[in-house]
Amino acid sequence: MDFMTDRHVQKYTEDGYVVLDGLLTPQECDELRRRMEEIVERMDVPEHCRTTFSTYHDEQLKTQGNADYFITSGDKIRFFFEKGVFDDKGDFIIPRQRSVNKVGHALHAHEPLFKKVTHSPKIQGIAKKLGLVHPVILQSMYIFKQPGIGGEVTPHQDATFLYTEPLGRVMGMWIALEDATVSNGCLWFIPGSHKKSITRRMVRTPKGTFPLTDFVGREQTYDDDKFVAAPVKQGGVVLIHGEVVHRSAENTSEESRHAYTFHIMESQDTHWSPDNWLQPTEELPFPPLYTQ
Ligand SMILES: O=C(O)CCC(=O)C(=O)O
Ligand SMILES: [Fe+2]
Repeated sequence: MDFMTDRHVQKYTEDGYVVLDGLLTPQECDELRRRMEEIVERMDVPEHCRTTFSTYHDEQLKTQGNADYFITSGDKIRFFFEKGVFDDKGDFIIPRQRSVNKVGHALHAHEPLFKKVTHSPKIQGIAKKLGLVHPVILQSMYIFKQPGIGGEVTPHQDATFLYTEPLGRVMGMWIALEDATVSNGCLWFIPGSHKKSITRRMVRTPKGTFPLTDFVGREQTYDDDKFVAAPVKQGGVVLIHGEVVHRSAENTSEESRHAYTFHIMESQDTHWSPDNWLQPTEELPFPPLYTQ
């Protein structure tokens, strides 16, 4: 039987998301977690995190450093931190393993274990089941949602950041490497919200100007009680339609909530916006999903 059933497809089509259990075994999840632990152990803390800011000018340099670091991260493995984890000398005030908010955006290209999961037969099977002809991988992230300090992700649609014409070509695959529950910050969705369009886009600003990105339009406000929790067991995957509204709460519990998530796009007859922050590069054109 297919890993993704007709019932799952129906649910995805109706709600804009669906949870599939058992994509990975607990051992496979632990292997990915261990690898990430090594990566974080060996990371060089980026320069802009280590600079202290004492003047307005310093602060501006830091903000600029931050923005540069983000916008050039599409084909690299880079580190993004929770707030308040460095002292004013740029040293960690909490253990480094607890400091990282996420790592992105090209684990799928540079890290063999993550690459293998991304191109695994079950993932390819999901894309085939959904009828995707030439899916490509846009980006990947490891999200930590650290115990006690893991910040919230405010309501958004992924197409705000990954815009295509037409819409409806982007999908996230969010893999729980640990149980994701209502108490440690699982995802929440507004079922059916993918049927409306988007109201906000993140775009690159003209070359040589700052900030490097800006928003066009505004995120709507959503009723809290429209959101439905999507808890997932370790090893399960949540398929996220590019236009479905979702969020996650801060993690005030003692349990971390690690996830590996990546986005794919049906590239056939799709125009990838040159205004998106994320652009394919010479080093890393968007790799096809149906390889390896
Ligand atoms: O992991 C989270 O809390 C948010 C992830 C997300 O928004 C996504 O993968 O599109
Ligand atoms: Fe998202």
